[in-house]
Amino acid sequence: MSKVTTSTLMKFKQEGKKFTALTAYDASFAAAFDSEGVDVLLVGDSLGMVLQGHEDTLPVTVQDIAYHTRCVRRGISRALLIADLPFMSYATVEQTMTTATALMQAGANMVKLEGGEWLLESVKKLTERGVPVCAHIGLTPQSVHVFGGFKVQGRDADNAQRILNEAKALEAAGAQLLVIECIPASLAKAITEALTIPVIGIGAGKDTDGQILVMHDVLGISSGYIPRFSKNYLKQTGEIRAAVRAFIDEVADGSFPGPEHTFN
Ligand SMILES: Nc1nc(=O)c2c([nH]1)NC[C@@H]1CN(c3ccc(C(=O)N[C@@H](CCC(=O)O)C(=O)O)cc3)CN21
Ligand SMILES: CC(C)C(=O)C(=O)O
Ligand SMILES: [Mg+2]
Repeated sequence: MSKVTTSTLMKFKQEGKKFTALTAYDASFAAAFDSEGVDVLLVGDSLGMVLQGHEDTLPVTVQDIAYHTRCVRRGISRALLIADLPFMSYATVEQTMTTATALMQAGANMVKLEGGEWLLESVKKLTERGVPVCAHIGLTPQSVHVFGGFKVQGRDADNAQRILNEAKALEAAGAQLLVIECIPASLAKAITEALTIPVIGIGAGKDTDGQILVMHDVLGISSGYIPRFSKNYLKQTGEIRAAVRAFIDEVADGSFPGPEHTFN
């Protein structure tokens, strides 16, 4: 089976084939998700919450992401592997290059950064130097203290327009993939249609090119607050591999996310 690359995802977008992504933090889950056909695996800084038990993602370090990226890399044969750049590890362009080096050398195929306008120079430099970039906008959890909570973004016209402009600017700067989190479905649809690069949604409605969820939510073992846009697939299947297949199938046939997982 040929490896998933950004070109594969671009082809899926052009063909209107919905693809799936899951977070993974270790080799065993990564291997299971990969062999069931999940296209993209993310070593997310959500690990600060679901693995380490913190209230947000801010305590996560580059070392943490590098360690889990090395673990996940050993479990993958097909999926594209993305690693999150942690909070404050890409505050300057120079720092971004150092952090991205560590995560690419740990086995990532691509790095993901949260932010809009201020990130453009870093996105351009990373891409020019051989590091594929996935940008992440909308609800960017590393800014939770600026937002005053994990709140839906882009609900008013001005913010919706700003987020759409950020998406276009990030693509122009060289980003090859975009994650949009917790925004109204109509805005997510507009962004997905406006961009050539594939767009992955989480809490962004059914019209993005791909869907991503945190694995612990899919398997119903997240503690504390579980986002409304996520879905426990273990409940209906009773088996981890079957849960992953159900997620893939429901994304492919458009039944996930449903209205109950969507913000307007
Ligand atoms: N288990 C887990 N799942 C995730 O999806 C996730 C994490 N952890 N950790 C990192 C970020 C944080 N995320 C979150 C966490 C909470 C909400 C949340 O409470 N959302 C409210 C929306 C409130 C509003 O209407 O503004 C919701 O009802 O889902 C959203 C995203 C997404 N990511
Ligand atoms: C929720 C996804 C998009 C993420 O950034 C993470 O898991 O850290
Ligand atoms: Mg993240």
